Amino acid sequence: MGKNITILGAGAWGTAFGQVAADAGNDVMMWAIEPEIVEGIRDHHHNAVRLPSVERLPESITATGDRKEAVEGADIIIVSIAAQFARVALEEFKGLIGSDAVVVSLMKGIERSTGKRMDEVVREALDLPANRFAAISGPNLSKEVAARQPAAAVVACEDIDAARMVADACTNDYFKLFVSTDVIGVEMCGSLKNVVALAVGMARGAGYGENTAAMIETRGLAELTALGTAAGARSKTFAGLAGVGDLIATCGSPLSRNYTFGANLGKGLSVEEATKASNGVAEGVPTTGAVVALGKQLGVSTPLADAMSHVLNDGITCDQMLSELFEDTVGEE
Ligand SMILES: NC(=O)C1=CN([C@@H]2O[C@H](COP(=O)(O)OP(=O)(O)OC[C@H]3O[C@@H](n4cnc5c(N)ncnc54)[C@H](OP(=O)(O)O)[C@@H]3O)[C@@H](O)[C@H]2O)C=CC1
Ligand SMILES: O=C(CO)COP(=O)(O)O
Repeated sequence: MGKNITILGAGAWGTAFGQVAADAGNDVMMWAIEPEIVEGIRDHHHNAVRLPSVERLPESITATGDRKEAVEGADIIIVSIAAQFARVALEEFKGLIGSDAVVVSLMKGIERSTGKRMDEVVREALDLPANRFAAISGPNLSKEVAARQPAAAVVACEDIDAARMVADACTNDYFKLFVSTDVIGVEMCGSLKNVVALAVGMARGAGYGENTAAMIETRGLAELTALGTAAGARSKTFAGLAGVGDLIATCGSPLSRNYTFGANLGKGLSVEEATKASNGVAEGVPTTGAVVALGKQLGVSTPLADAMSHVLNDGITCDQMLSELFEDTVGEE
């Protein structure tokens, strides 16, 4: 039997995932702040602001702007809000969420002001135990999933039964969820690959080809694996869908906002101009500084994040960014 699933945040991914959940046989309630988005989804089954490519969302999706109505009776509550605003948005839901509901994050970012992952932010904001929090991450460009192209992701929860419950509820004939207990790994993969995508996009925008892209992706994977394992993640996770899988998708597609943001920088746009041109949140931008700080805290060297932070804060060029990826002396791989 289908479940009651609530999605907080009707952005591109929240809306596409709402369709995934509806196609899996669930009743879906979307919550959004903007009345225009609520009315569009509720009355016309269309999100013209964030996901116009889907002409008509399934009939089993509706929407509200009322927080209590949004989460009342929900078995699963899925959070898909821009990471830097997740804490402040979720604090408004504290006390409204049922005591058995599992809360799932789709977000891929690190909170800049605290350096915390989204599992930490969501659990703190909602006062949620670990067995009721799950993270979903994988190669999931929203427009492709919204077009019902085959895709997969990982759902991680410390309680594997809760992860299985979410996977069972949200798997359908084109979207498959694998389970894991490595919440830290899945969170680190999703957040850190965005920084790598900025760098790859920048190199592509500057005119470089496959070798340069592969070099950045591979060094980026080494960096995010080192940082992730130092934070407590399992290294195996980085070789899976949430790690290598998402790196391939995000670093290889102009559908990625992070890749596109980087490409615009590589073409010569300023950070301000690239921000204006971005079609949705590029989480790698605020996350870059958080990764640099996390590296210092954990004693892990983060040359790629350091170089990208020099791009974002000091305006260094693509060639300078690339040269900063390597030390002056010969290193071991
Ligand atoms: N798009 C994709 O392909 C994928 C995205 N993700 C991740 O999912 C998360 C959401 O991405 P996506 O939906 O694409 O992003 P969008 O930019 O399309 O939407 C961002 C969402 O955050 C909401 N938001 C922003 N500020 C606030 C606030 N102060 N209070 C409440 N809500 C707020 C927006 O609401 P409003 O519309 O009202 O401004 C909107 O719903 C990100 O962390 C992203 O990395 C993960 C996998 C795939
Ligand atoms: O995470 C994504 C694909 O898995 C989407 O990437 P962007 O946020 O860069 O669009």
